[in-house]
Amino acid sequence: MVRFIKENITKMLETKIISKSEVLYAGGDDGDTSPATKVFQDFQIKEKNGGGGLVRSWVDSMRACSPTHLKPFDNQSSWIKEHPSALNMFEEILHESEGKQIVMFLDYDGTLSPIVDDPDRAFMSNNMRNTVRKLAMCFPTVIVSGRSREKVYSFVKLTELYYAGSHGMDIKGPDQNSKYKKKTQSLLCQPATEFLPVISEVYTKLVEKTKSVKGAKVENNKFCASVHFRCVDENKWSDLAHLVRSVLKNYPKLMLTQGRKVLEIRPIIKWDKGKALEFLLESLGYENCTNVFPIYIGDDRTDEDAFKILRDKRQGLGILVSKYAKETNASYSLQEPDEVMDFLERMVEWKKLTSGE
Ligand SMILES: O=P(O)(O)OC[C@H]1O[C@H](O[C@H]2O[C@H](CO)[C@@H](O)[C@H](O)[C@H]2O)[C@H](O)[C@@H](O)[C@@H]1O
Repeated sequence: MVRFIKENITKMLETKIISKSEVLYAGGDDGDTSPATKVFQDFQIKEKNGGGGLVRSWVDSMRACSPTHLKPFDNQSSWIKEHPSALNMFEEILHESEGKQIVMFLDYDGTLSPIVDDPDRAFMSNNMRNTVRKLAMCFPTVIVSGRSREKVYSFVKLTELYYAGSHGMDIKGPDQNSKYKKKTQSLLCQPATEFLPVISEVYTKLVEKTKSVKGAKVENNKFCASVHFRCVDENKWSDLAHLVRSVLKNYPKLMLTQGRKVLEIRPIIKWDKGKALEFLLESLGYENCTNVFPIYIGDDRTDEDAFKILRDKRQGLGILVSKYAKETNASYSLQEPDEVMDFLERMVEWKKLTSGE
């Protein structure tokens, strides 16, 4: 079992699907000396010390990414020069995409809808929905989310889109109305079905274990689960992280990544939003194509996998939604969902003008 996990982590590190800092938890030891050993030694040391170090590193990492610890950039800072506003650079972006088929990839939370305290009430505005509807008439459009596909669909409510839920582990094409719909079946890919029972089990245990922590919320995202820290007093974050660890230490086939005030429990498989992007481009018939231009817009650490693929392939571009300077593989930035909407509207207007509609 432990060898299986190490091999998977090793593969993920080698193929740069994950970086060392992204692997926050895994269990066990069998004396293996694979490239993942160092990561495991860190885990073991932290685990042997009662997991205190492990929990501290999760909490520190989450704290470091929270707005109270990040500084908004000013327009002169080097960060904004390196990741200029996609609105200010609109003409340059169009120039880069000239003669190529644009494919749009949109994260949901923090990109199409503002971040709110209650994850069940992260609604998208009607204006944003109309914009995304128009966008999908102009370009193949995919929603990529950490949420379950069903849940994100219940917020977006547009049948003409592709949806990649559970961080890309559940991909489905449009049912109707899309000129980009492939003739093949609409359910495209579910690479983690064998993990459904274990995710369901761990979700139930996490709900039970964390119910004593005021404000904690566990969300079942079908192929993964989220433990929300947003409404928990910051002084209690360590307690909550300890509870999460106490459940997860019994599940060595699961790993933990981090989002915005959330810990995400996922299967250890070679799959993420970047892989989903590659898979979708292939499904749309753009495999090995030089004339495709994917634009991926997202706000979260999990979106970095997709930004990195685009950067490494020198194909299309990534746009980070953030008011704060953050380490990112995205090329451009937008500050908030309202700016995302402006950017998407401009894409639609430009497409209408150039196609003479
Ligand atoms: O990939 P995404 O669509 O960005 O999903 C990532 C997580 O988003 C949601 O959590 C985040 O948004 C919540 C609502 O605004 C907020 O309360 C929470 O603090 C954020 O982390 C979603 O609830 C998670 O399940 C997703 O994994």
